[in-house]
Amino acid sequence: MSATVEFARMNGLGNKILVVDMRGRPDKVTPAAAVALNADPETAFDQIMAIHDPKADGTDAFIDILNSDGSKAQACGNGTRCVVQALAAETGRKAFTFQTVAGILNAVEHEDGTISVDMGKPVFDWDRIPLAEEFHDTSRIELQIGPIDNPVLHSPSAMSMGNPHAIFWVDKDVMSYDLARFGPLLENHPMFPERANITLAQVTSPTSMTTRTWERGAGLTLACGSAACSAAVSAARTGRTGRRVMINVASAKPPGTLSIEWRERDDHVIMTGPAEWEWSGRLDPATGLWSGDADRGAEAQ
Ligand SMILES: N[C@H](CCC[C@H](N)C(=O)O)C(=O)O
Repeated sequence: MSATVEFARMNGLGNKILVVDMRGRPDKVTPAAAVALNADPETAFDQIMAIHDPKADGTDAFIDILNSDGSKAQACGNGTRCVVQALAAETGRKAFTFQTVAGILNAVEHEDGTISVDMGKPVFDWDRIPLAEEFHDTSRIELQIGPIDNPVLHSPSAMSMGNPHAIFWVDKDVMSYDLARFGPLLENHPMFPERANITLAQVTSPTSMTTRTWERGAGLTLACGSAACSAAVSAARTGRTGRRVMINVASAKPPGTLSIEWRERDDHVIMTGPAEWEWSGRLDPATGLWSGDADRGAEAQ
């Protein structure tokens, strides 16, 4: 077994993704390799999407997801679109079924190059999000930050999109909040026993909103797909929007949108958006030592 495997540096609306090809081998990308890759500015990432051989009939691959701090994530919308683009380029196929620890995901690449991922059903039960306290209604939970009589952020909607999310509704520009300061406090708040992804959402019309996310295990990122799904579902659930929403991801580079539909007929959340290949190389999944392909210079920034 070779020590190194192929990887591609990609992004989904600026969410930095390393797609690592682990097919045909039994080992995994280690947390130590993830931390080492993230420490190098050239390979710094938000999530690693490691493609493994399928474990279940009817699936094309098992995907292991790591955050940049080496922890595991159950879902990653932007990364899943990157995996679809990589496998579509390799095989010429357009539709894929993946397995993750959170379940089965179907995804398809469209003619225009955008990719739709069926992210499955949202989960609202307090103990499955999970929250530390029982809430009958998780669409508005008791949690606030800032002065007790004048909180900066309060009463988020909580849910799981495979991974835990809290959505704080704000009236002002999402970029005007000091999310770098509040993010870590909220991610690690005792309310969230498995930590949480923290999103600020400003509803701009019954069909649109702007979001910005502090990601569990990755910090401030340029975009987060599962958070966009969670913001859309939570907005519809609380009557702020309908079930089809365009999400303007405030920090995306270049600026971009994700279209989210919370499908009435089966409760599934469908996320559609772009993915972009940047450059490729090889890495050692045990240590994170890597090298770029010879033609990398032209592509890398
Ligand atoms: N960037 C991802 C989310 C990563 C989730 C991760 N931060 C966690 O739940 O631990 C996305 O596009 O959905």
